[in-house]
Amino acid sequence: MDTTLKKGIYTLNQYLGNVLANAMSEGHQVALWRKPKSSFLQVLIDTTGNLKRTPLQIEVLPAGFIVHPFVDQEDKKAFFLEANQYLKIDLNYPLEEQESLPVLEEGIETSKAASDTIKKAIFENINSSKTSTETNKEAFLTLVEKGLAAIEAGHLNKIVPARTKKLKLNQDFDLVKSILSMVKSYPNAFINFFHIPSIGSWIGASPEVLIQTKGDNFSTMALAGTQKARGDNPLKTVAWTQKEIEEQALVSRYIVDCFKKIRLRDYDEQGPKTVLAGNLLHLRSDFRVDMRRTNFQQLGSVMLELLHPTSAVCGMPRKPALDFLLENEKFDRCLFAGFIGPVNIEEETSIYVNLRTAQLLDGFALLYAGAGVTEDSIPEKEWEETEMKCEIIAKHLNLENPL
Ligand SMILES: C=C(O[C@H]1C=CC=C(C(=O)O)[C@@H]1O)C(=O)O
Repeated sequence: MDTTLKKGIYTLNQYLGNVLANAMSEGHQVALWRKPKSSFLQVLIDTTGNLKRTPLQIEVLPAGFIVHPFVDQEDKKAFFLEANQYLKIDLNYPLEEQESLPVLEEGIETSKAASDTIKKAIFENINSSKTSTETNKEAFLTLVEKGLAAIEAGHLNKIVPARTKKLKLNQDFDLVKSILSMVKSYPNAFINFFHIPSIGSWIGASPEVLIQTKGDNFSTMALAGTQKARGDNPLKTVAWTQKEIEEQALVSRYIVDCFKKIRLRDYDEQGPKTVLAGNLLHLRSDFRVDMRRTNFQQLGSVMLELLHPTSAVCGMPRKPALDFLLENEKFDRCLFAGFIGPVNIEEETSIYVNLRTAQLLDGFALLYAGAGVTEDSIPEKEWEETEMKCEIIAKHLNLENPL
């Protein structure tokens, strides 16, 4: 046996692999994340064996991780993983210097063995030929055309059609390697992986906060407009078209309308400014509210209910846009464009829109991506945009046929 293992010194890949393999082989629910600009990798394990569903009153929930599909359930509840076990790794320091980390003494496996155990737990009970299909280009272009026709007819201002892309994983696919590679490549994203045995396993790098609360501070954002980052200083040299500016303004207006609905006038709006997400650029406005000053202590829950699904993933006006998607999109979005994130962990809640994400199936990854369509959209360009969005995750997945 390797002597470093005896001393409890492992590589990050091996440590994390063993933590996940132990939990997942026991049938536990797991969530792992790294917040934007943070050096901490956080992991929670729900050991109760119960699939819990919770109303969206996030302020009263125990520490945990929330997972909500794109489509509201009849009872409006979300899945909830309780933080029965929780650990936090500072990626800036070697593991052996982090005293609060549990030491894995017994039966530590090599990274390869842990990876195989993780894959077994993910692939078990999934039959991807039944659960998933890929959207072909023709079908997506037709959907965009239909959306444009609905906009032209005055039924909608904006619609966000989505598609799937199915890719075969290489036999050597290693979940932890993929996560760590995304952590390194996307410092501004919410890197996440979660595994709920009866629901599925998802991996992603979301650029979009839905709601965040920390102390008395509430924040949300309007993110839209996409183009490839080009050149040495893409943030400085970028130019946005009228189509993209309007597309993002609609998302901002939607947030302001939500504030108006609850008569909240005292908020701070910054932007829009250009931000980098992977190798894509977006336009983003940030909104902040002091919940104490405005006497809105439950603003997190209230806005969660009002915002989802935002016009960044659904369209405007919300109801007809949602109806359009439910009728015309020929696949189930499932958890894509729903929301996910840690709740009441270290007195913070950070819930993100589940974008730039893939569902892990038996030997396959099913990627999901959408694109905001307004009256000036060109269908072919929207397809290319979804390809770029899929690439963000795909290039970290160790595919049988690399992109
Ligand atoms: C729907 C997605 O992105 C949204 C967020 C930012 C920019 C978007 C856009 O430019 O279309 C989308 O509204 C996706 O990544 O699948």
